[in-house]
Amino acid sequence: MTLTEKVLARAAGRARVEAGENIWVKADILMTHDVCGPGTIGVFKREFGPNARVWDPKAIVIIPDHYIFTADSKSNRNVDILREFVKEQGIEYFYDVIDDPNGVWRFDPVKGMLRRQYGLRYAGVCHTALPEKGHTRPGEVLFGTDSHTCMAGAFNEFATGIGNTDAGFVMGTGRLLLKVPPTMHFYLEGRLQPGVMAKDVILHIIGEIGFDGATYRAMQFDGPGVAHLSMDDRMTIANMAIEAGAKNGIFPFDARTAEYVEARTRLNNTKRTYEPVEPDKDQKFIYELVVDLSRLEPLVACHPDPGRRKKAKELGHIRLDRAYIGSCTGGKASDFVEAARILRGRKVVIDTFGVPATPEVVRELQTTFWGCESIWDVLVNAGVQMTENASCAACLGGPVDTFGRINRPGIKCISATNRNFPGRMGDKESEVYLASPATVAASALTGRITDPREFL
Ligand SMILES: CC(C)[C@H](C(=O)O)[C@@H](O)C(=O)O
Repeated sequence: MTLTEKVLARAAGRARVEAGENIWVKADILMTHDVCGPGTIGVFKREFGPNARVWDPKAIVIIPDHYIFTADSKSNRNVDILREFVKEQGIEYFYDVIDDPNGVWRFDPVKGMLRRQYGLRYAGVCHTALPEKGHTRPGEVLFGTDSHTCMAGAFNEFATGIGNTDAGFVMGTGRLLLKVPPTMHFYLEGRLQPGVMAKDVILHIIGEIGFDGATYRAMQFDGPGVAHLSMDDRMTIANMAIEAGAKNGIFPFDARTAEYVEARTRLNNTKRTYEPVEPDKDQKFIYELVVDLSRLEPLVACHPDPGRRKKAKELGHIRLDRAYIGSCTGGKASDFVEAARILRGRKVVIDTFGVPATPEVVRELQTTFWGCESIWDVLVNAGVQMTENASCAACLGGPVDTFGRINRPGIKCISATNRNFPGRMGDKESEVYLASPATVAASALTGRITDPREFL
């Protein structure tokens, strides 16, 4: 069996499963957020009754992150619905968004230093917050009402996005009927060269197979190249499995996975036990591709779909109006570090926005110093408009007052986010070019699509 089949067989209580079979699977975690949570709750109440209880209040994780930090009353009402439901059901993991994102300074016993607390529980973008808060564990099944839930496949688990109807059902029963997806195999070898990032790996792969090339398939990323990829890198790659239509993306378990998961579950006092899945010697794949990481170059997915891959160095003629670094895919600390390396001591020439994925990323950027400047200051001094309000922000447009949203037609934006269908970041007549944070940073310095190696 492939990694995906192994997790699913275990979750179905079976010795083996095969691609194409329909099986009942037990969920370990159900995640929902402000956009789909109210709908999911509605389905749950309609189908199970107004007084129904969720199947396990400790296994449901609720993270407002999309349409927040806005004056839009409907969006704010959505968060209120989540608050009421959490109280009613005694949901343990609710990372509420607070009114004052600047918080106060408190002593952090773990780090032994003063740190800024951004509110008690607010966690930022759900896909980045889930691992940070210790909710992603090898060998488990994670369902989420968001297509980028597949990001957690970086942690050797089966993670997939489901709709509100399915999620309402999982909420009541902890189970879901699933068709086992066939697995596509991506064998990674070699090592990324300077200026090339995990984003380029996944843009390369989607460019090879097309934005629907993995529809209802599992994408398994393994091979010796994985050892050189950080957990952040693996998250970026797994996150965009859905941009090729995949059901899920999955990585093998190794010492890096263990280190990350153990540290986060300990720190957050979440469940500490887990059982990873190992690949079998003989696995049945529906497709195979070898990717030599050392030969990849900085890439861009041109408007209007994530499969329109081109080399950054060949797109110097495309003039840009805006640059954006953020989201689950491109707003992790390592993403901003790579951008800062390029931007340090230089100035952007177009509107450039930076939205950290989580408050933890904000803290890391503000407390990590290069000489006497924090990484946060490097970015601000280069002219990047940074916000401390970690969230999805303009990645998917959002209400008109959303930070960084494209509110005018004709704007061309290069973005470290994950999706670029028409209207994705706001105005329907705008264009989004997807690239790594390094390529976004280099392009912000020149005002046209630029290969970051020009600045290394
Ligand atoms: C709002 C949500 C349903 C959506 C998704 O599922 O992906 C969003 O997160 C996105 O990135 O487009």
